[in-house]
Amino acid sequence: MPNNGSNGSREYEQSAPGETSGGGTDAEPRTPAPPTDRYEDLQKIIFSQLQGKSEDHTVVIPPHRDLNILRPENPTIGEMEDLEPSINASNLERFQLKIAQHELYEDGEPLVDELLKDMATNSILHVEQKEGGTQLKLIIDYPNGVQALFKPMRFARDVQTLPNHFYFSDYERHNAEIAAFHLDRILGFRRAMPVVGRVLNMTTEIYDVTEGDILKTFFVSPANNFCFHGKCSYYCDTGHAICGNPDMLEGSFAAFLPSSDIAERKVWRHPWRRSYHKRRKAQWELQSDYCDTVRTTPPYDSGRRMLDIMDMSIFDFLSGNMDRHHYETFKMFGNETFTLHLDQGRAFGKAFHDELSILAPLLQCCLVRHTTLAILLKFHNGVPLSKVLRESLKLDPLNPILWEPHLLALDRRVLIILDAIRNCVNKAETPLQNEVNDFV
Ligand SMILES: Nc1ncnc2c1ncn2[C@@H]1O[C@H](COP(=O)(O)OP(=O)(O)OP(=O)(O)O)[C@@H](O)[C@H]1O
Ligand SMILES: [Mn+2]
Repeated sequence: MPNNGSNGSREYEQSAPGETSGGGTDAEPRTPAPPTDRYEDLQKIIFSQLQGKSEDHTVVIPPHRDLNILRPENPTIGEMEDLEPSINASNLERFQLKIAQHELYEDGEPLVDELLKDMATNSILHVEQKEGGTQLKLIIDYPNGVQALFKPMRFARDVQTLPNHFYFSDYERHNAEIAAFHLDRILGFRRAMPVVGRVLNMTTEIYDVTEGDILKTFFVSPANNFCFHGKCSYYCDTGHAICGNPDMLEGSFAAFLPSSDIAERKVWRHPWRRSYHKRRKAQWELQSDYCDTVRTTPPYDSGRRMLDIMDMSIFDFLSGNMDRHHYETFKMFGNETFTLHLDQGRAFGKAFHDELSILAPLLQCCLVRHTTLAILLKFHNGVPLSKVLRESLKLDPLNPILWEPHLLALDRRVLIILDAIRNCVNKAETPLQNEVNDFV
């Protein structure tokens, strides 16, 4: 049964102007009331920046100070490496060579849909378990060198994170990967690789095309379903097997990143990483001026990186992803490049709970891109984010992808973010109240 958040629900849509809603408490989703508060104060900042005013705003960074908008240069991996797609190049190869310094793909890039179609329909030639991950993942080989990263379905859409599970012991959800790709695209970030859903025949599309130790982990369950558990450090045993119905299995297929021969990635420790320990706290939870430490340390002291961390915090808060321990960038682009949104498997776990600590970077630094604020305002005052995402997810073969309460949670969370930004703006205008309003 879903946890319906009986301990202290809040009506975020009725929060008073200037008051940050929530505090990590649970909230019941309900059909959002028409927005009575249109955040005209924040809209004013957006409009004045578009007219070239409010240029030195300390909270909302205007487009002409944002390298993601300015993009004095935006070379692609193909250009950097002097590589052209071969004549018979797959859509994936073309896509990979077009990955640019400031985004994975351009707005409206037709290769994305082509790639989703390929991964959802092309024949599967070979399957093997991905080494090194904590939870089971498979590498899928298609014809023409195309590869995808597969995460299996374990539970129905309405099963939420187990109440006694920490974020680090939560199961990964295939539908969270699919939904997060669509959400990232809708928010205009384009920092998540394309992901699509597909139903596999476990016999012909996994068992028959794999080899090695994984084969020894297949079995038929008491309910007569075909199951396997693979080998990994978390949930790879008979008690946590992945089972088909009876041998059909849903999963998410993420387009493969370019190999490290072509585009090496740098792995960064996330400054607001959680402790990954059941009793210990992280530095950012203890130190009130933690953001000052981060924002004066390279690469967070200049360029786009800090703004990307803010975007990631907003993206993760909307989707409820508490598992952002590291993030990656493409080495060839140096520090002035976007942060990849990889590994969203633990998002969309708690539909009735808004985890405010995920917003800690934004709450502690009081910084946001003009373009990100503008898009949040657009959803709040126009077509709600839940509706846009619901429509987008209809394109996936496994639709419905998200349980309805997860969609409704998005509109509630947009409001919480807007309230947080408003608080920041008010604080910046009346600095004496800083101490009183500090959240963490
Ligand atoms: N689309 C992709 N193509 C190729 N490699 C990928 C892709 N997505 C993720 N990876 C790589 O696989 C690694 C593991 O993926 P992911 O983080 O989803 O698994 P995980 O088991 O949750 O790992 P961890 O426990 O370290 O978080 C990532 O750190 C990344 O380097
Ligand atoms: Mn992970």
